[in-house]
Amino acid sequence: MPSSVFVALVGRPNVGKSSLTNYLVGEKVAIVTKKPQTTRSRITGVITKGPVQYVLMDTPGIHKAHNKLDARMTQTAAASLKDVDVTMMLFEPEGELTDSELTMIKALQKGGPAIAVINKVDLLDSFAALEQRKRQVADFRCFDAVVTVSAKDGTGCEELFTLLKPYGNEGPHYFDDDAFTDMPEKELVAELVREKALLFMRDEIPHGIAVVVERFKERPDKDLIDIDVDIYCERKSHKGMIIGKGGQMLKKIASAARMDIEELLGVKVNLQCWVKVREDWRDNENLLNTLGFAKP
Ligand SMILES: Nc1nc2c(ncn2[C@@H]2O[C@H](COP(=O)(O)OP(=O)(O)OP(=O)(O)O)[C@@H](O)[C@H]2O)c(=O)[nH]1
Repeated sequence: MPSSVFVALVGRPNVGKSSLTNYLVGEKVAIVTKKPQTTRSRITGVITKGPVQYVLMDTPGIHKAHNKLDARMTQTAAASLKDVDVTMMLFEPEGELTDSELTMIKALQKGGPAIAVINKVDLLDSFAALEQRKRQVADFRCFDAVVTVSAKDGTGCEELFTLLKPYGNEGPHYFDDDAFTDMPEKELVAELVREKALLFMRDEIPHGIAVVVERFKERPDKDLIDIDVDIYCERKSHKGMIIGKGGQMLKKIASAARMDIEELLGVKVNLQCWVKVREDWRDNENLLNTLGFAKP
């Protein structure tokens, strides 16, 4: 009998939600960078193992809202908890818990069920520190299990499926068995371009950018897709920096993105990137809608 398990991944920014989603899915459905708050909208990863389909919802990290975009990201994270069979809350292997983590734990103590996943164990060399974190998390008494993983090297990740399986509900699968995400190809492409901009640009610009695919067209006569992408930034000076001296920066972003897109789509790609200025797009409701940040 087929069954499905809907799983929300929550946790503080940078804890590794996107990395774990990608590891479990086996494909790059969520972009990963060292900068917190990389994930903006809800991303669904789908894994089908025999009769069981796992649907993972990677959510933006919980944090304080500074502008309307941040507020929508936080709403998206909170809304995810209600629609799922089980929540996986990710933790850093050591360090203080933040206020927003404690708030999320309070929500789980009322709601649930949930599993605690302590990530990045590859970084720890102190067994005692990990044991202490495990005890601390278990003491909240809202987690059915406390497990340790590394989304980087895969330690403990396969076992998560065994843990999640019992939370499933019988019924037909919601996605094709060979699907790995519900994200349209165009959005995946836009996210890959945004990831490269985040990787290569100085800190102050990247969070002010958004990427939209304007054209996505297969050539009828050969195996090639033409993709035109607009990169929106908030200031004219940022536009200059994204383009770079003699177009060097934009070339670097486009060429790294193109390689990932070709790997994702399995076909050669002709990628053209254009940089446009839209002041204050992060606080403009209409623009947020146009750019795909739908209200949850
Ligand atoms: N060493 C190590 N690094 C990890 C692991 N998991 C994630 N990282 C790194 O931690 C950083 C953040 O990872 P993400 O997966 O983007 O984190 P996130 O929770 O999705 O972040 P937001 O999108 O900001 O909410 C990246 O530099 C990852 O490479 C892990 O298991 N071990």
